Amino acid sequence: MHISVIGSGYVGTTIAACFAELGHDVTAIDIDEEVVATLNDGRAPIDEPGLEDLLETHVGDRLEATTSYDAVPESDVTFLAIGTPSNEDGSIDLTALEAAAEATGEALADKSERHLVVIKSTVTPTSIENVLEPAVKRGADGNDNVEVGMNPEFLREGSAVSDFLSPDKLVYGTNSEWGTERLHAVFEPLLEDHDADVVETDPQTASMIKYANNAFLASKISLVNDLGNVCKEFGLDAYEVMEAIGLDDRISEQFLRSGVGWGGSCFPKDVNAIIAAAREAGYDPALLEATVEVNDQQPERLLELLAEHVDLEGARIAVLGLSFKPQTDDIRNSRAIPTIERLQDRGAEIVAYDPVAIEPMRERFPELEYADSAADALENADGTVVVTDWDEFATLDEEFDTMASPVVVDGRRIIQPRENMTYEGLTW
Ligand SMILES: NC(=O)C1=CN([C@@H]2O[C@H](COP(=O)(O)OP(=O)(O)OC[C@H]3O[C@@H](n4cnc5c(N)ncnc54)[C@H](O)[C@@H]3O)[C@@H](O)[C@H]2O)C=CC1
Ligand SMILES: O=C(O)[C@H]1O[C@H](OP(=O)(O)OP(=O)(O)OC[C@H]2O[C@@H](n3ccc(=O)[nH]c3=O)[C@H](O)[C@@H]2O)[C@H](O)[C@@H](O)[C@@H]1O
Repeated sequence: MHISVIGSGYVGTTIAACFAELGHDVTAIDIDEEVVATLNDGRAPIDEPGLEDLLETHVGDRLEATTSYDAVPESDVTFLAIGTPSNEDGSIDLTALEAAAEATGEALADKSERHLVVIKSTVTPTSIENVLEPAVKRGADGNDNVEVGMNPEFLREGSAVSDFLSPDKLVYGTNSEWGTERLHAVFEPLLEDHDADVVETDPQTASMIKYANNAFLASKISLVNDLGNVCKEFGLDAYEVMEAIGLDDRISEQFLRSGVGWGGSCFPKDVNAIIAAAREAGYDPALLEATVEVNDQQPERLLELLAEHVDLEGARIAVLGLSFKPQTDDIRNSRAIPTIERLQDRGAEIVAYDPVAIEPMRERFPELEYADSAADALENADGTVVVTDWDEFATLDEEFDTMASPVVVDGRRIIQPRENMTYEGLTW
């Protein structure tokens, strides 16, 4: 098959490279000339394990990138993987996706065969019917051969390629049998080698499945954090408790790590977007609101623990870990951001370190001091907070001896406590 993929960000680049790996011919389309040039060079515009290898293999052969939509009508199916950020009130901002949907429609105005346009972006349940399908149709000047479907994506940053190539499930949201068959044809090569459940449904339900998935996972972590805070009050270890409850198949052992909370480009915006959509529809989702509230309070709890041991005004505090999770340089909604802001409010002098995310954080906080290593950050610090569970922090040991006062508040259960260290776990 020939597949066109509109948008070459985290999702678009990953799926374009993976579709080529599955044997399809792929045209990746992006408005950003630099992104297109990078891709055509066989390089990845984002940092993802395994992605560059796929691009090196397939660019110039089964995969090419361009800024032009000309390949859209020549392809058999088009995936839209454009960002859906938040408006100020938390609701979904469809501006960029709507523009891309309309441009895709325009490219298909004269197509005489049926063509499936698949929304890969995360969108609220009414977005397709009310905004995106009309945009495609408007662009296509009412061409009835163009149909819109939904195929939500569940990959995680840091393991995007392997997640995409070995999914638990595939969700096909279409309005016709033909649309479902089209999606089957796209994913058939994947399903030949990999056993995944396939859910066939309508586009609106497919959209809701994506939000329910993310809201459930974010709520699971917030519940674990809430219970973890209770454990801490009783002097108990939340990790021991969660390990035990994770033995129950109904709960499962995954996503039970308590600490400073969830960040990233998706959980925060998606939970807020579905809350805003529900409110607009007339329902206040109380539990989802609490999910956000618990998450928002964790950085503050981290600093309260630190303040029990260090007078923060004028103290030198090392912040270890800046990315929203390990294996990525992505700092979007990283818990390091509220942690740094609250340390600044309390008058602390901050020295920050991350193995890969210093440059993006320097853009956000140019005034901070950044260290070249965790060891440098710890030297002469009056205390440290750990925000990201990078493996290298687990091996820190004698480095803590160089601190002016060895107070460690661990937000991710990654540090090995040692003698002469004042160690506090956030939920243990
Ligand atoms: N990042 C992730 O791990 C996941 C993201 N998603 C969803 O996928 C969607 C895309 O997210 P990301 O890939 O992270 O976004 P991104 O912001 O990394 O990439 C979007 C790309 O679209 C391009 N673009 C914007 N307007 C365009 C247009 N009119 N024509 C062509 N290209 C255009 C931009 O230049 C950019 O390269 C979002 O809805 C997100 O919620 C879903 C699952 C995982
Ligand atoms: O829609 C999306 O974009 C994606 O959002 C998440 O993926 P991602 O944000 O890349 O990363 P996760 O591994 O889910 O971690 C999210 C946040 O939760 C935190 N987390 C995760 C697990 C846990 O047990 N505890 C915990 O605090 C992580 O530190 C991180 O800040 C989902 O896991 C993906 O399925 C989804 O496709």
